[in-house]
Amino acid sequence: MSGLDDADGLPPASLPGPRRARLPLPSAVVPGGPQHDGDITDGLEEAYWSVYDGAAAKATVRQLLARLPRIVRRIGRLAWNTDRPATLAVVLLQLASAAMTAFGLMASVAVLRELFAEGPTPDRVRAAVPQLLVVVGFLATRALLEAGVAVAQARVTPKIRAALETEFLTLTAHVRLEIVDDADWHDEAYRANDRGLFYARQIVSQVVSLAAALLGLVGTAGVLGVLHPALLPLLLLSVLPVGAAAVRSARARFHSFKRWNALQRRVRVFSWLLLERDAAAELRSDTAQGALLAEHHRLTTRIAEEDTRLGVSSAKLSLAGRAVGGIGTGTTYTALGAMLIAGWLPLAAGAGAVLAIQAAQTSLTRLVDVSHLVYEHAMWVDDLLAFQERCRALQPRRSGLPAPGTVRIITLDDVTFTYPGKDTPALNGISMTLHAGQTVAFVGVNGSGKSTCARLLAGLYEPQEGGTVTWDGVNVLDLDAESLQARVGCVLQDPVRFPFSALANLTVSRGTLTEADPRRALEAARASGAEQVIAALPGGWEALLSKRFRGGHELSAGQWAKIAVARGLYKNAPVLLLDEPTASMDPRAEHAVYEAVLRDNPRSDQITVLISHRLASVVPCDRVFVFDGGRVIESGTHQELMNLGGEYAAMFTLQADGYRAEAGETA
Ligand SMILES: Nc1ncnc2c1ncn2[C@@H]1O[C@H](COP(=O)(O)OP(=O)(O)OP(=O)(O)O)[C@@H](O)[C@H]1O
Repeated sequence: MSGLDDADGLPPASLPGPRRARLPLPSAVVPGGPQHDGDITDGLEEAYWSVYDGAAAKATVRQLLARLPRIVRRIGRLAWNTDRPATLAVVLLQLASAAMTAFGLMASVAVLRELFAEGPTPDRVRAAVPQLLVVVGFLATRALLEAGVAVAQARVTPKIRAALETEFLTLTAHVRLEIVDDADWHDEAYRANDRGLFYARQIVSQVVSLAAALLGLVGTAGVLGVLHPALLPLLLLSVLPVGAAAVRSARARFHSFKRWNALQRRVRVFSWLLLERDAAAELRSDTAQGALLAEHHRLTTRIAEEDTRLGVSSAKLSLAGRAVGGIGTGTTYTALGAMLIAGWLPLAAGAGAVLAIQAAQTSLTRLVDVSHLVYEHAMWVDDLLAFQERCRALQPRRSGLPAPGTVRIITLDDVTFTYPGKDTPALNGISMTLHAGQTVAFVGVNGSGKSTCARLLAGLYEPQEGGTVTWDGVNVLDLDAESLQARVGCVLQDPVRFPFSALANLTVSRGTLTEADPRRALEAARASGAEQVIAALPGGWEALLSKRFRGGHELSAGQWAKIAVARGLYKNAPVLLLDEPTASMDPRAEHAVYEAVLRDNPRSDQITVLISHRLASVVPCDRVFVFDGGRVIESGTHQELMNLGGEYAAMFTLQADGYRAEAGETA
């Protein structure tokens, strides 16, 4: 398919006119990327993978707190739907573990009470031993419970990721083809795949950590409340400065990470170009390695500087945080001392309160850190889930009516089709009738709509604006879309080079990689010329057609084209579309394919559509449709069109003259 739209009806023999837009001379300094003194992350800011980076740093604490419950519910629901027992285990074990922490603290207070009691020291220590054993018991139980949480979490997390990935691929692999052509959809799909699925894996454990930190905080608050209600405001006094310092430091880290991440991604572009097999030949022939390495070096130097800057700033922040936290702790302990002096609470309870306040500060710092992570990562997961929801609305028709196994007549009536984002239609009022047993050809200049029309015939696109395609009188919109696609064998331009065995490269057209019809496979390989290609491979049918795998083989473009034709023939469908199948084949191979497909095996039950720029190959076709600007401007047999003396005759004569002139020169 051509990306150029030159459907403005130039006479075939004329040269293209001068371009209207004049291109100015470029500058002598090549802007290969962000410049040395500019912000190196600029060019990447709007890229799909960075839209939510740094979101947690930008959100206010109130926004953060408002969204967290919704996130926890959503992730909880995902986990619940994936593995109920494991999810239940995580919740119950986590709650029990938090209770153990609180009981442990209470038991520690009891130990202190014994130690601070009246009497000789050995007696007090002896009296404290049973309580000490209780503390050990609580701590050991908590360790066991936390191990249980980790095990249950290890069960549920991979399942969530696998379920989301399967769902994502099932939905995206089936959305209608014209949606896939939409660049915005493509960006969203990549973003969801790259980021959403990645963070979906991490977020479960982060939500569990969040819950653990929150429960820890609640537990210690409960212990303090039991010791003395006046200790609760004291807890606030102690944890608020620590919380504020933690929020600041978490935000600074997110800002820096966004920058660092952008640099890393940019450097990866260069590593990829230096490593990638597809770029290797051109890189060497352009002798461009040095230039790319220089850019790589420039970026890695910037990353090293950014790393150092990050390290220094996080050290400063942590010092500032500790200073603020220290002031809070100092104030708390002063107030605690005053309470002890005033006799509000016994010494043991005061010591217990110190332990509880320290535990609460640790839980709070963790809570702040994890909630920032969860907030940001949940945005990616939400993005993935929203994308999946959108894909659900973009699935093909799944009507109950399957397409028939054979077709006598296909009719296109006033068919129009415009690609998403385009203003001009690619097809504009096409009407034609195709009969079983016929071979028809679509010809015309680049961008005239031939491939689009073929894709419409294949059920890959749907007609728009009231146009209809009917199979034996049944509107294709009443047929199940995938069953219709299964009835059309397609050899498209730029066929996919499946990295499978030679045999699987054929069977895939019937929707299987594991089951083959051996006789049909051999017939298809013979008719397409792929027989010699496959026979010459060590391993024959089983040879792996990809250099990416050990023992794999690479084929030339023409050899791949033969495999693609074989794949189309193997499908053995009532409609066969060949979209420039022989463009990269040598002349003999091309001749052999046309002989086999058009002359040797005419099938009375098949409609064959051939798209070709080599007009000699369309001569034997029963009917030729000439496209221009999305319309059919002429149609008839080769002879009728030659007699007409129109566009087809001009194109044909131009090609034939070219050959004759060559032949004359060499004679
Ligand atoms: N996926 C797409 N998205 C947007 N526009 C497209 C897409 N494919 C084709 N077009 C546009 O639709 C018009 C018809 O393209 P089409 O590929 O059908 O032409 P064609 O006759 O097969 O061309 P060629 O001979 O170069 O293969 C062109 O203007 C082209 O730019």
